Amino acid sequence: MIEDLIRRRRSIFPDQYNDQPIDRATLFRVLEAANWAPTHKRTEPWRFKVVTGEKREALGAFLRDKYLDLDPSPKEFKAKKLYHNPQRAAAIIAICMQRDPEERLPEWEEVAATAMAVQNMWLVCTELGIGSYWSSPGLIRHMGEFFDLAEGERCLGFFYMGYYDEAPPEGTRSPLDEKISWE
Ligand SMILES: Cc1cc2nc3c(=O)[nH]c(=O)nc-3n(C[C@H](O)[C@H](O)[C@H](O)COP(=O)(O)O)c2cc1C
Repeated sequence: MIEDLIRRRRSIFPDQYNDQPIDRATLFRVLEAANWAPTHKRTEPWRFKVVTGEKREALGAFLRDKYLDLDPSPKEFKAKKLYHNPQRAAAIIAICMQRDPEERLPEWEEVAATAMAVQNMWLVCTELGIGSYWSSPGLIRHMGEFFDLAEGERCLGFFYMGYYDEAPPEGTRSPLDEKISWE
């Protein structure tokens, strides 16, 4: 049931990934699910930059160097983590949003559509036994210096992906009753 899959979806982080690569057909399958997200005015604003292989090292070096440049008191462990995390992942997908050039709808709707695309990917990853999570460090506002972003294209984070060995812990949520008012 789809409800079981939704509840089983977890954030699984790079230090939990093993070395197994993810083949291109599987990455395409995950992205295909993203492409079926709902989209107001059919702008299909989601854009993806798939980072694999040696480019992962370049991404890590960029994030580390930006952090060291910008943070007035950088911490060594954080710089190391920024560098190593992309290399622990089999693939990192930069989650980008292409703003409608005519601004026919509010920007939040295009961010929302992109987030729905990410949820589709996350659920397919869960089904395929691929660990994944959405990372949104403040550094994403500088990604135009690393990727070739089109006019109006913005990076909303990274979708880290990797196979893993250890079962993730069960998720928790606060009671739903507190979030509903029956009108
Ligand atoms: C838009 C968005 C951004 C997120 N950014 C981060 C992040 O920068 N770092 C992080 O550790 N987790 C991030 N997460 C993952 C959440 O921490 C995670 O979903 C939450 O702890 C619930 O855990 P679960 O995904 O296993 O249910 C993000 C999730 C979303 C939806």
